[in-house]
Amino acid sequence: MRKKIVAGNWKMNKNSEETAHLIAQLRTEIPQSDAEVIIAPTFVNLAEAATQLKGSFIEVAAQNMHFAENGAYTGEISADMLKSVGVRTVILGHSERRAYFGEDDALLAKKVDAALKAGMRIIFCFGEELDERKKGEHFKVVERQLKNALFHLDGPSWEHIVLAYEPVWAIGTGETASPEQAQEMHAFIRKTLSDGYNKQLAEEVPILYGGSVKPGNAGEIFSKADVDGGLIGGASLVAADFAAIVAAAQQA
Ligand SMILES: O=C[C@H](O)COP(=O)(O)O
Repeated sequence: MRKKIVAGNWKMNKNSEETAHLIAQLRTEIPQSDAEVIIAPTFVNLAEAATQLKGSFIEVAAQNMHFAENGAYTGEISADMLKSVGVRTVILGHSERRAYFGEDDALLAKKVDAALKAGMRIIFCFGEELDERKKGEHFKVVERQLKNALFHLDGPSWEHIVLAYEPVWAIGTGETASPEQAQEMHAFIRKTLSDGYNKQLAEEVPILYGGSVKPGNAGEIFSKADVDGGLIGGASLVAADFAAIVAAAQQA
């Protein structure tokens, strides 16, 4: 049975002091968890967050990384740098990186390869835009995003991949995909994995849902058969809300 995962993507929020404060609150609000709990603060606060959480079950992830091992890439961060401060998981392919920083499937495939080569785990995000859903193209778009960035991988590499389906129209908008819409897409993703690889792999890959998950809707979404937890934006910045979402994942 797949373990539930709840990951908080803090995006460009919380300075150093605020990061330490929120982590301290989370440690109080989430004393234990059967679900896996991950937080992704900003780059500059990762080292401190990892130190603060040493020995805790809450894991620290990065929100992005560069594909090169090092070199003349001003402003960028490599997998090795992340690992050197205790970070072993990286979010790749978030729709904000795709939309505002021009990250396309080909670039993401390179980042995926670099992260895996460095021995990191990847939370890989993808999902359709509103007009694509309105035109009924959402399955095609998701299939393309997965195939272009991930389907060159061999089977064993998928042990290090967590998928995060995030319909762009549901991110930060307060509009959530219905639990049925999430389940329908997650089942489609598993079928795509099964067709491209095999049934066992398709059953084992965790698939998170992201997009306006809140304490009030988390339980219903997480209870769907193919939903293994969530990638949480706004609600991960409030300790009580994030704790309630983790509790919902444990009960689902
Ligand atoms: O990475 C998280 C997603 O973008 C969801 O953000 P949100 O929960 O604020 O809608």
